[in-house]
Amino acid sequence: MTPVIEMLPVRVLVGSNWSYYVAIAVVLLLAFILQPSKQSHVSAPFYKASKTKWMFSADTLVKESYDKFRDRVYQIKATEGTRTMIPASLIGELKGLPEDTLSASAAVDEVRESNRDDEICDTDVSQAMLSDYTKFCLGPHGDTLTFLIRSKLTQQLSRLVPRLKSELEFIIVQEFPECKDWTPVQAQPFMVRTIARLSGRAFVGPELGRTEEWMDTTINFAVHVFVAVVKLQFFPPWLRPIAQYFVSELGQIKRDLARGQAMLKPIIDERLQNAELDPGHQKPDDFIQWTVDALPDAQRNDYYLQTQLQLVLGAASIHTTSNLTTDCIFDLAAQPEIQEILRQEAQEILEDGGGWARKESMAKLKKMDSFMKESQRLAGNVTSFIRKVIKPIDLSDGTHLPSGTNLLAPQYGISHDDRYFPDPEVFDGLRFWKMRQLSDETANRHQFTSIGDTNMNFGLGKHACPGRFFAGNEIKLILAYLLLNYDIKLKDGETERPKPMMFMMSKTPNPTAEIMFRRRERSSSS
Ligand code: HEM
Repeated sequence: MTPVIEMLPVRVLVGSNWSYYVAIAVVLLLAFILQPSKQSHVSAPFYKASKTKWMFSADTLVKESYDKFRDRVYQIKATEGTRTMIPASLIGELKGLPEDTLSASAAVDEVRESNRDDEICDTDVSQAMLSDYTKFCLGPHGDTLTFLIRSKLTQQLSRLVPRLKSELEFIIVQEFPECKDWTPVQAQPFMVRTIARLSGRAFVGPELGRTEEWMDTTINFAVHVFVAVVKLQFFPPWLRPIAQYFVSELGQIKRDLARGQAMLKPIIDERLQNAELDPGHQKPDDFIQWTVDALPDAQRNDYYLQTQLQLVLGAASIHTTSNLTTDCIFDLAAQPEIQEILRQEAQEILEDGGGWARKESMAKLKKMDSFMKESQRLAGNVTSFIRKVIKPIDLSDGTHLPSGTNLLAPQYGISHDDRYFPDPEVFDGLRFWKMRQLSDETANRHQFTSIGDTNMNFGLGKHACPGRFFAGNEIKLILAYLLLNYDIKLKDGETERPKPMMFMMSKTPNPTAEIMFRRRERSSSS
């Protein structure tokens, strides 16, 4: 799972919620000051920096420290405790280790220490989310979720494309300005709603997915969980049973689950009834149905469990994907020359070749694929590979990692390392496309969805993001559609893309930044 703080939706931090932002900052600072400094047992040097730097400019901190140590293991005193940074050259030794040696959860211990009378919330996702309190818990069904994303969702991407396109057209007609002339649009809020809608189409179908209540619940469940975790994280585990009563988001989470269940129950009942009346009927093709079919008989009418699955799915997918889509829009606006190249590619593959309905079309958008990966390289995660050592590990450079060590990969430093990415500060939208031309091996290695020791924006190993193929398709579809139908540029007088906002390890596109759109005369498809 992406670290809680990295997925903290930016609307919590900015805009009309300034007071909230300040309140959180005060809580964090207090907790921070009160927190006893923990002794690390890793024999690696520390990079000395103030904790406020970690809080407000973690990207610079990670880059500066990475530039100093590069291929060496080093440590940082972060707000959440000491973090041991593993360079790309040593990640390979860790990525295949089993869960009982290296856990994908960053908060295993805290959860185990808390009062629990059951063990079913022992999955990676739930542990990192303090699920005893937040109910962000799938128990053994965390694997069901990953399995359904990998098998059903990913394997049926081509079938989904026409449906997602019609959903996109629907939201554009409803919510995007006409743009007869250049019109400013706040890209980030629009993308959150667009991705929620597109995901809703695949996850619950158009009837429920289009309702404001479902969109509101799926978008805000993530916000409530993440803010609750951030607040709870700064109390020691023994104080959380009391602290929970001061975290209002925990009540909102309960209400989200109740609302979600009320919306899903009649649909699940109808599906079960139809299956009983006519076992051979044509089943709907969405995540609700895939889940009902995948669950054992006894759990098919477990409405609460299925609501949890849907809300966790939304939490993992909506803000991550909409952030990257917004970053791509910002980069397109700042680079008019690449717009024409990508537009031409989209025109040839999707319009001239009738490709919107073709199975392989999205994979053929190779220049677009490269552009998205370049956007993610520069605007993506500050850190990655959040893991906790369960059994001691010895690395080949002699570093001993005792149990309890919290690891991170300094992704922001790696992304700017000229050994891996020549001229790393330059945005080259065709960088990965050019690398893919070199050989069959590089053609595979540098796709948007490829992961590796120098590209961990989707994580690495067993827990790497299973939703990246779906996300890639959604983003390509949106960018291609917008390029075919609109010209895009920065506002007059602006020369650079809007800067991201940093808060701890969270790097998010500025939600108030406006980008100019003007409808193009052409296009028969739109
Ligand atoms: C651009 C969009 C996305 C980004 C950047 C992203 C990033 C990540 C990252 C960094 C992880 C942690 C991997 C690790 O620790 O090794 C992760 C895990 C996960 N992601 Fe995504 N994600 C995105 C979209 C999605 C979507 C669309 C879905 C669902 C359809 C999804 C579902 C999940 C799930 C279920 C996990 C947990 C996997 C596990 O623990 O085994 N993600 N994601």
